[in-house]
Formats: sequence, structure tokens, C-alpha cells
Amino acid sequence: MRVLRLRGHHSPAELLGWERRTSREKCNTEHVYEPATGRVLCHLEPCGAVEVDQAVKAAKSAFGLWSKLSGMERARIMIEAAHIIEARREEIAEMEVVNNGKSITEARLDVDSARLCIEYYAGLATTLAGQHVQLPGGSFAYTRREPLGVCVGIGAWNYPFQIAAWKSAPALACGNSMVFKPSPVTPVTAVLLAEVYAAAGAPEGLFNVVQGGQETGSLLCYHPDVAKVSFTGSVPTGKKIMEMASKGVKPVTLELGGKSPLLIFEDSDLENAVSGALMANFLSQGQVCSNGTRVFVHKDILPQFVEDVVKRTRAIEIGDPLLESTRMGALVSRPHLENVLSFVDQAKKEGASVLCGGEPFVPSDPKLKDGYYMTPCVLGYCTDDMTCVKEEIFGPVMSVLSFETEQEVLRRANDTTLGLAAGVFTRDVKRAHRVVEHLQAGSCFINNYNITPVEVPFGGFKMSGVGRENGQVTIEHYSQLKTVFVEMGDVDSLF
Ligand SMILES: NC(=O)C1=CN([C@@H]2O[C@H](COP(=O)(O)OP(=O)(O)OC[C@H]3O[C@@H](n4cnc5c(N)ncnc54)[C@H](O)[C@@H]3O)[C@@H](O)[C@H]2O)C=CC1
Repeated sequence: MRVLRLRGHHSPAELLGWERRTSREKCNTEHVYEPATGRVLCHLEPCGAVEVDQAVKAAKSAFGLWSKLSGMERARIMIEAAHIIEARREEIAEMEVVNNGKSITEARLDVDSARLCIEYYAGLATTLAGQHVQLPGGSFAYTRREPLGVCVGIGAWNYPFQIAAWKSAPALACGNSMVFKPSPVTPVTAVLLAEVYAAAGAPEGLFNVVQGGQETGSLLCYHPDVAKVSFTGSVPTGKKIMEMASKGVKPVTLELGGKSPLLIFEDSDLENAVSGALMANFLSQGQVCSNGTRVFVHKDILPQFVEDVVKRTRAIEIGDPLLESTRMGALVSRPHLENVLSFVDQAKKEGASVLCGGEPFVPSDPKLKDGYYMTPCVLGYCTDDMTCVKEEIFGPVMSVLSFETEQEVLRRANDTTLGLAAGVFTRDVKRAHRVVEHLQAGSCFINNYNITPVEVPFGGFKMSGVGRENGQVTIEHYSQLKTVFVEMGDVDSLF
């Protein structure tokens, strides 16, 4: 059973073996918008306690079957899911664009990342194994890596399909089942992932989608049959999730926000450094947790850097996210756009200089006139105490700061409670590794930025999170170790 309560114009075709449920009772529906046009896309009916319980029960029943399969058997279904995603790539990407507002070019890359993640963990599913330990007198012990049970995934709105895959792939590979709750702002594509798993032959109830916001999320976290919660979102919500999970002593994975630094030294390849700064700030309209929004540039190259970065920022094509030529689409919602613009106003008041952008943008196409667009912004003359340098803006706003020495820039880069990512551009190999050693961040980039291959772990230091997603290590976050002692002699009793 899958609890899906999405109604509207974009109802994907029914598939054998899974069922959509809509509310039997009247409840408060919420509008879901298309950011590119501002029109209402569909309505969302939040799931209550009854539906959450049904979804968890379905997942529990699927767990009974799924956890008994061998890794090879699970892998076969996951690989099939990856093939289906590949075949439906364009349709899923378009749906992501319509619901999220990002460009089709980026949405396709997100769908690819989701597929690669499922392929990668399908491979790892076949490698799960324990250890054999020889003990005195012929006795021995062995360990078994076992799944946790029903895992909950709670997603943010910036990478709706990718987050659902990044959470479900390692969970399913380990033999768990999942109930996933997307953000109520972007509820559409997680439903498509549920369709994909079902079509690939997953047992009924293996991957369920419940719709809703805070209340639905809390019901999931407190549910006694839920073994683990994996969350992507803001720091304040992450703290609440941790608190709720603690009532049942449930492990959590938290992928939270950042205010990451990007350090550009005077010996950098300037063109690459500028490209890196753009990648660090403007993907997904700047709504990326790992963004390097504090760009520290050595004072000797600052004028040239600023000239080049502003020139290339001004050239970014903004508009209809479904067009191939568009590089920046719409922000996710009207309130979020207003919030981002208010950060730009605040920066001006605090003495930063708007070098380009930071204005609402109205595309020439009349159908897009109510969309949530803005021009990407570069703020110059920033100082460490400014709000734009301290707080996560989560929009296309780059703050440029000047520095003189390595020691100084490291101290300033680490002067934050967050630690998701960090980057350094330099041609000096020794400096690159020395700097990275001192950066307090979970994901560090040398001479690039915002590259997230699924084979490597991703996650934060400090208040940016707990646990990791992707890479081999994530298997440990979705499984537990059982130790089995085997006596081959007599019991040496003290009594
Ligand atoms: N580290 C990472 O990988 C990422 C971090 N983020 C962070 O997420 C934020 C933006 O995303 P939002 O969706 O606005 O974040 P949010 O924290 O408001 O919501 C995230 C999810 O949690 C749910 N939620 C909210 N309150 C809850 C509660 N009390 N109990 C259970 N669930 C609850 C929401 O419905 C949504 O599905 C940014 O601050 C960004 O930094 C976003 C994407 C990736």
C-alpha cells in the first residue's frame, strides 16, 4: 500500500501492484504551485495519524519479505528500478522542473544522480557481510549485518527526487523498507519514485509516500514501529527531529544547512576559480545546502576576480526552466523569493555593495509573469559581521570577501557553527592539502565545487548534520551489527 494524496493535472498512470489513496474524510488541502508561472499545480491533502499508521504497517509487512531476500535478489530489483528511471528520465525531469522551478538541464542531472545512487547501492547490497573471529578452544564468533526495519525519510524541496533516491537506495539495499515524506512544497516526484520501485518488482509497501508537512512528519518520527529517521532540511527542524527520535532512542541521519566558505588564493587558475564560484552559488537558483556562499578572494586578485565573476553572472540566462537555453529558473515559492530579496536589502543597509543582480526578474514570456524569478546577485565589500555572510540565504546571492594570509582566512572560514562543505582554489599542492586539513567541513573540494558523486560520502560537521549519505559508509547508518558467540566446548561455569 502506498499512501499518495496528490490530486491535480499531473496524475501519473496507474501501475499494477500499487494503489493511490485519497482522503475519505474532508481535511484541509494546501495549494502546490508551479514556480515558473505561479499557477496552482495541484492540491495536497496532508496525511493524518490513520494514514501514517497504514503506511508504516505496509512498510513493516514489506520488511518481512524484503529483509529475507539475498543481496543479489534485492540488487536485481534495484537495478531494474534504475533502468526504469533511465527510460523515464525526461518525464521525471520535466515534472521536477514544473514543481521545483529549476532548469531542465539541472533536473536531468538530478534524475541521473538518483539513478546512479540506486545502481551504486544495488552493487553494495551484494557485498554486505560479517566477520568471523576465532576464539580459544575452537569457539568462535561471527557478526551479521542486519537491517534496522522501517526507516523514515523526510525530504526538503530543493532536490525532491534526488533526496528520495539518496535516502531510499541505501535503506533498501540493506534490507529495510521506507516511508518517505517529501516537502509539501514539492510533493510530486517522490510519487514517481514509488511508481518506479513498484514497477521494478518491489514488494507492495516497500517504499511508501505520505504527503504533508510538520504534523505528518512528527507522526512519523514518533511512530513506535519506525526504527530510524533520515532527514534533509533546515537546522531548526533537524534539532526537532533529533529530539523526537530520542524519545524512542532511534538513530537519525541529519543533512542540514550550511554557510560554506570558498577560498581562492592568488595563484589560482582564475578562470577555473570563477567557474567554481559560480557552481558554488548559482546551481538550483542558489538553493543548495552545500553552497560556498562566502567567497574569500586573495586581495591581489580581487579586482580581476570581481570583474570576471560579475561579467559571467550577468550572462546567466534566466527564464522558462523548461527551455534548453535557460541556466537559471524560478525560486521555489513567492515567500522564499521575498525572503531572499530581503537579505539583499539587508546587505545594502549593512554596507555591502551590490555588484550585480539581486532584483526581482520578470521574463518576457507573458505566461511566466507571475513566476518567482530574481537576477543572480554578487555582493562585494562584504565583512564577516554582515548578515549576508553569517546567515544561510538559500538563494542566488554570493558574498565576496577579501583576505591576505592563509592563517587569517582559515580562522575566518571556520568561524561559523555550520560545517557542511568548503572549497579551495590554488595551484600549490601542499597548500591545498594543508588548508583542507584545517577546514572544519564534511565535504571539501580542491579546485572544484559542488561535485557530489554518489560513490563518496556527503554530510556535515558541526551543526550541519549527523551521519553521512552516499558512499560505503552509509551502509552502517542503515544497518546494525549482530554479534553471535558460538561455544564449541563446555560451559565453564563459576556457579
Ligand atoms: N544538508 C542538506 O543536504 C540539505 C539541507 N537543506 C536545508 O533545508 C532548508 C530548506 O528546506 P526546507 O524544506 O524549507 O526545510 P524544513 O526544515 O522546513 O523542512 C524539511 C522537511 O521537514 C519537514 N518538517 C518540518 N517541520 C517538521 C517537524 N516538526 N517534524 C517533522 N518534519 C518536519 C518538512 O515538511 C519538510 O519535508 C535549508 O535551510 C537548507 O539548508 C536542504 C537541502 C539539502
